[in-house]
Amino acid sequence: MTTQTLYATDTVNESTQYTRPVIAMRDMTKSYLMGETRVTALHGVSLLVQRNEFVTIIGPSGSGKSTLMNLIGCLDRPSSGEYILAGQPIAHLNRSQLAQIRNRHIGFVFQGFNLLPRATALDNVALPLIYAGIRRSERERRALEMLKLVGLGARIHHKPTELSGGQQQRIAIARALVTQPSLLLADEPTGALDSRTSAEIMEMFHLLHQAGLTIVLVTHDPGIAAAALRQVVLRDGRIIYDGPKAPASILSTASDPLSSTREGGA
Ligand SMILES: Nc1ncnc2c1ncn2[C@@H]1O[C@H](COP(=O)(O)OP(=O)(O)OP(=O)(O)O)[C@@H](O)[C@H]1O
Repeated sequence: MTTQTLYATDTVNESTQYTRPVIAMRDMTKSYLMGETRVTALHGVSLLVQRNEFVTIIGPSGSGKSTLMNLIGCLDRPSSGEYILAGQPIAHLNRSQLAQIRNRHIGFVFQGFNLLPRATALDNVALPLIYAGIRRSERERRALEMLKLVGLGARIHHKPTELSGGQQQRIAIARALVTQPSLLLADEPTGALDSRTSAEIMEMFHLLHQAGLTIVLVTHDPGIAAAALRQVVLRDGRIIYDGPKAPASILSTASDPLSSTREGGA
């Protein structure tokens, strides 16, 4: 397996390919209208993520993590500001254009795995390639390659219910990577897993990062956030820290005050 099969390579010349950020956001705001009241979830967020960075986004409940994740993932549009994803301006695209960009550039991993329960591991991983119009034998070849990459080459005919939570999340990671995205976007990927399995999944993210992938991981867990080289800390819809190894004092205020109770002091 070469690293090139993990992520998209641009068709532009090589020097542009290696200097162009994967995420370039400037002054992004997002507000929602609740009856007569306007709720602002993000107040002018700017974020630059270069190719092959591993970034975690952390913040307490209500700080704007999901809102930011939805914007990064082209699942929603900002109220104002600029967003360029892998060289493509996003802010003014319509819904179907956003869906195309999403399918082309982003691999999603969610807390709840979001696998098709009646489909095998192989079919789950191959699914995004159907939408990409790739023929069956090629879909299966690529899906198998990705399942081997995540250590599930011996489980390809198993259905999600026949696999552990950690194995299901590895299938979801394989599915996210099968289209060779520019960005792996993970939303609380260890939220449904026990601590040992969480550590295994985080180890997998590290290996993928070492293989050249660009990863943005959203979490409320300071332990998970601390595992990445760069942490972006959100509070009240603003970035209050962005840099390597956020100090423990910032990470602890960034986490949900209830999470230590919920997770037995983690
Ligand atoms: N669709 C919506 N309509 C109105 N307000 C919203 C909507 N989505 C989010 N908000 C508000 O925006 C703010 C940020 O919410 P968001 O869900 O992004 O936070 P979060 O950090 O992901 O929280 P959690 O960790 O609890 O999921 C909150 O005040 C929330 O109430």
